[in-house]
Amino acid sequence: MKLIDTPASLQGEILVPGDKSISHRSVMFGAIANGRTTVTNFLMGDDCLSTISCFQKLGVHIDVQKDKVIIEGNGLDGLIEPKEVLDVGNSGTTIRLLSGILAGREFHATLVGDHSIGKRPMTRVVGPLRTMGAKIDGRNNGEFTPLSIRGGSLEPITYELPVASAQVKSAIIFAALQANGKTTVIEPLATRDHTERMIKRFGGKIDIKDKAIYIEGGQSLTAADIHVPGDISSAAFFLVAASIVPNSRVLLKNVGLNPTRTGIMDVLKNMGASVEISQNESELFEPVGDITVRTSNLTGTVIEGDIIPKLIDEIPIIALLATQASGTTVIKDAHELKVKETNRIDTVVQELQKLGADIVATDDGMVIKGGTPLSGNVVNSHGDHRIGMMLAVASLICEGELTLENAEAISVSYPTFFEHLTGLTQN
Ligand SMILES: O=C(O)C1=C[C@@H](OP(=O)(O)O)[C@@H](O)[C@H](O)C1
Ligand SMILES: C=C(OP(=O)(O)O)C(=O)O
Repeated sequence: MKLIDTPASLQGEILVPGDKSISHRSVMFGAIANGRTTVTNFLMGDDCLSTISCFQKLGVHIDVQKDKVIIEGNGLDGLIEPKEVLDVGNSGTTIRLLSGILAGREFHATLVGDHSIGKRPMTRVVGPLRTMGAKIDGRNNGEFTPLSIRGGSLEPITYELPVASAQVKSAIIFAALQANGKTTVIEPLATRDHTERMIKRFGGKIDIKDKAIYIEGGQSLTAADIHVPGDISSAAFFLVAASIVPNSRVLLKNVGLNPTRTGIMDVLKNMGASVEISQNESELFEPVGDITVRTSNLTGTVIEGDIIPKLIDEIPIIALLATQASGTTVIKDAHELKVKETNRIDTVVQELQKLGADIVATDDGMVIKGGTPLSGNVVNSHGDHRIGMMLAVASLICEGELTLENAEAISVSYPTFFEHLTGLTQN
């Protein structure tokens, strides 16, 4: 598709759509709790709809309305053996967290996904879940889909995560809730803690001391209403767009500001961006606020170490930001980018090079020399929603025409993205 003509500025406000990670978890916890859970501001993106469809096949009654989702949970024992395969579509979060839930259920289920899911590593969850006692098989000894899970009685484990991954942590926590005793999970670096917060919200018990998490097995959870905060990973595209399109001012409302997710705010500030946060007063289980962002002069920075999990999904759009900064930006310690929807080191570098950016891949990240003007070309999302949105934002500052192929991938996490973007453009 041909994208938007270069705007004179971006002006206006956006009510940021619901957080993807929290939307997935609200369905999962709602499904295994007892009682009716109502979720508002649920993200109606393809990934979260895949989670709903999997739980419907597991016998959970879920009513999807225009602006909310109602889940009738009957506890873990309310889940039944599915007659059909469970299709997670493009969603890594769905397959990994669902594996943790199914590990403790005494029935058989087969999990499949799309072409991209078929290339993403599953041993990271299959390994510890097998150690706890689940019977899991799959292609290449369980490394890839299709996965076949026959759950059952689980023993607790003490598990040090070999990679900083909220998906692996959460899969083990879901299994631990069903185990015969106390499980300990130790993280190498702090990752998003939505699962831990939501257990408490559903009346469960979880203890956290530094990087160690302790979960007692045999817990039963009680339904809770959830209002999902806006997704900072979606807001990120507008934080960057308004920073680099001249004369812009954009207000992003209802942005989730969980400190395990706000790495991009630190990077923006380090690079000299103009971002103002007004934290909302709320009783919510997740912090939320509004962010005003204005165009600014940016300088390069180094992004590495323990901030990486706090901005892992924002690296594609941060790479675009860096092309507009003076000086060099270096991104390190981001090997995990290689096992996302695409190899995001390769796809970011390849597509931004097509626009004339000075960017090279390294083994664990990329090096970007800023200040090179970008010019239009035919680019491709490679079926990766975050690459698609990054390239759509690039079209705002490119000279000439940018054509984005496979733009439909964007509906995985942000179905109203183009509506929101064109609503801000001023000519
Ligand atoms: O737990 C989650 O909701 C997610 C965790 C991250 O993945 P990893 O745990 O694989 O790093 C992130 O990239 C993904 O978009 C969502
Ligand atoms: C990596 C992502 O999601 P998932 O792992 O759930 O597919 C993402 O949304 O950028």
